[in-house]
Amino acid sequence: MTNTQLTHVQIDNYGPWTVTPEPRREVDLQTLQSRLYADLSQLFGNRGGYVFFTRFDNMIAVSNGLTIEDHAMIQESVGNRYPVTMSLSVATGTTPAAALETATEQLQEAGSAQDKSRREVLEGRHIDTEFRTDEDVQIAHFDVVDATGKYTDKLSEFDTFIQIEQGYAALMKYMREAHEGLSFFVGGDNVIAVCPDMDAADYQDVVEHVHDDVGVELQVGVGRGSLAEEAGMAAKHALESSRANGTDVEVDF
Ligand SMILES: Nc1nc2c(ncn2[C@@H]2O[C@H](COP(=O)(O)OP(=O)(O)OP(=O)(O)O)[C@@H](O)[C@H]2O)c(=O)[nH]1
Repeated sequence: MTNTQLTHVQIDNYGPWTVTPEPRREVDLQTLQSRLYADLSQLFGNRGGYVFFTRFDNMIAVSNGLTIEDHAMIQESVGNRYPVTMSLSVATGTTPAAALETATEQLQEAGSAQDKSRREVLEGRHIDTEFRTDEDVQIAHFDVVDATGKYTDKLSEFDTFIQIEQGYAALMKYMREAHEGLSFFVGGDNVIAVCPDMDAADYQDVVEHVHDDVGVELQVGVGRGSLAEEAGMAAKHALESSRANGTDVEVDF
């Protein structure tokens, strides 16, 4: 059974900060956001976690293996080095969507994202070591079949972007609604999904749904592990098998 531990990361009072005392230069905001994402990717990633940038002012981490103390250290490190602070809320659930719902509720109960007095909230609990298993995290790595031949080498970069984003939009919606999985665009033509227990037939159905919906052809590799890093690496190898075998779906368990 999957037991995904997710962390909702939210920059504190960021909206007001971006316009106080007057609107800040957009290039500086873009630099801050991408540096914070890069730092969090290393801070969570060095402990086996994955971070997804979602909206940049809010991010989502798969944090299995990280304790609340690890989170406190990450929060302190960012607070010491950035002009903004961030709140962290950790939760687990029967599905990734359920875990994130709990994490977000904990944060919302602590105060608004634009509340001057709500700073560096650290809520929730991690999974105790004794309860960890190597089936806790299931990750699916989706990729557009021959994106280079069909789009990158044929269309303008913006028209390629539209095709990839439409595939992503259809995928993220269907995964969320039909399976309570959470899908994140990670660059190029790739989407990484954090999933509940799903089997090869479920993934075949997802790939077919996206094709019928928006005409984008996907292939997917799926892996499991006790940490995001292990599940994600197994998923990448499974995706390589799918490329080699010409199949839509390869599941590594
Ligand atoms: N984030 C991330 N991006 C990747 C990964 N693999 C490839 N990409 C990106 O995706 C782009 C397209 O590469 P591929 O998916 O290998 O190319 P393709 O033309 O779709 O060919 P096939 O996948 O073999 O059908 C690359 O230029 C990278 O930007 C990955 O594992 N992670």
